[in-house]
Amino acid sequence: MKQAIKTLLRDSLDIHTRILQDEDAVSRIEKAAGMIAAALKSGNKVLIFGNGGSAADSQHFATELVSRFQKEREAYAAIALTTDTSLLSAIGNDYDFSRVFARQIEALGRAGDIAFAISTSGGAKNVVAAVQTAKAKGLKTIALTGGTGGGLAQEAGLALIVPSKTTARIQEIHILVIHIICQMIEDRA
Ligand SMILES: O=C(CO)[C@@H](O)[C@H](O)[C@H](O)[C@H](O)COP(=O)(O)O
Ligand SMILES: [Zn+2]
Repeated sequence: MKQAIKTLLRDSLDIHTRILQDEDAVSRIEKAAGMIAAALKSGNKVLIFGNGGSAADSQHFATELVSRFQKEREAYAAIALTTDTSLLSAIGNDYDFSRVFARQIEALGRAGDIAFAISTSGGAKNVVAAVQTAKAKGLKTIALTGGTGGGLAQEAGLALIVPSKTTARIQEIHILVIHIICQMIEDRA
């Protein structure tokens, strides 16, 4: 049991170390934070979406922008597209589950906003479709993904691909990256 726990801790540590040593990955995190900070400063908003654990990450990230992360500052405009069960069920039922985020981007997205997509596989159809809709509407698109990056990494304007095939390990880096972005944004505030 202890060995299994240590193996999991070591696996997570290894991926953290790989990101730490990857200058391109660090630059991508820096660029994502800069894009979001600039959009918020110009009066634009961040629309955040993903499935399962990534839906939870979307809500977590939106909360830290609207409420606060660690510092007193003005409220930032961010919406998680994962929270309204009436909307999600109606779009899923009347259109298709693959449209649950894209339809909300159609309704809420404006040129200059940021679409922030989270999918550990990069293959979630509803996440990829929302990024395609966002691009068509003139939003800037940022993706957190993993594995091969899938269709999401190909579609997004800026993608960070976590070097792992394990959903849980990828998610652990995603929430760390979200916290780093929050810190970078608040440091500029
Ligand atoms: O949190 C977990 C597993 O750690 C799950 O809920 C996981 O997020 C779900 O299976 C998602 O549907 C996976 O989707 P994706 O990350 O591949 O887009
Ligand atoms: Zn999970």
